[in-house]
Amino acid sequence: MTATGRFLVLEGPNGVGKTTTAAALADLLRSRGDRVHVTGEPSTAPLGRLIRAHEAELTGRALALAVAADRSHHLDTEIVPALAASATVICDRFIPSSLVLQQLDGLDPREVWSYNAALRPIPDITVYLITAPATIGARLAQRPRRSRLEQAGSPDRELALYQQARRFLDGQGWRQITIDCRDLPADQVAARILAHLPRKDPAP
Ligand SMILES: Nc1ncnc2c1ncn2[C@@H]1O[C@H](COP(=O)(O)OP(=O)(O)O)[C@@H](O)[C@H]1O
Ligand SMILES: Cc1cn([C@H]2C[C@H](O)[C@@H](COP(=O)(O)OP(=O)(O)O)O2)c(=O)[nH]c1=O
Repeated sequence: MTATGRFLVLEGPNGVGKTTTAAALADLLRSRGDRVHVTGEPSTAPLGRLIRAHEAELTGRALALAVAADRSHHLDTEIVPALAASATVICDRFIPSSLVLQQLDGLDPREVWSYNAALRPIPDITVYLITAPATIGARLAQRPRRSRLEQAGSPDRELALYQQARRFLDGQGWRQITIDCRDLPADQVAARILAHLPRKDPAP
């Protein structure tokens, strides 16, 4: 089956605005009559739910492998079918998150990449959201509960690691952009992303 949709990934530190931007972009695309599938990782499949439930005690290499296995299943069972049905898939976190979060968990990013390098398809575009570290810190302080890895990082460190991940994936031929969300409401962030979204392939 030919994939005719577009695969867009949203990345950035916890609290930068990925979930909010995904919803705003989905609204914008739907208002233009596009079919949209919003998803995220870890997935809602059994392995993804297990990862979320056991994030505190599932660590290091075991977590990296579990996340990569969930990602492979997510691609096969959810993302590829949605693309084949001509949807624009908006995915909250993907391989760049692993390069960052698994590094915060003590792994070398080259090892993390080895678990993810064969996964297909790669995104048509990956969008890194950035904003002021103090803004992210203030948002996280409002959250009732923070996961083990949320506590392991800091906004400054995560922002730096995402830019490192971006440089690495630029070298792998990924198409990527960074959007500074400072003083930009979510609907305007969505409009900027839309301006960079590759056009859909014509239906076969
Ligand atoms: N562009 C934006 N402008 C102002 N506030 C935002 C923006 N994007 C997100 N927020 C706010 O920041 C907080 C964290 O956003 P969220 O989408 O949950 O982040 P993430 O999914 O990256 O953890 C929420 O309270 C949300 O309303
Ligand atoms: C996507 C992803 C998640 N995780 C783990 C760490 C997170 O604490 C956990 C849940 O992801 P997270 O994005 O924090 O979930 P939520 O949507 O609930 O905010 O999954 C990784 O370790 N690597 C990854 O690549």
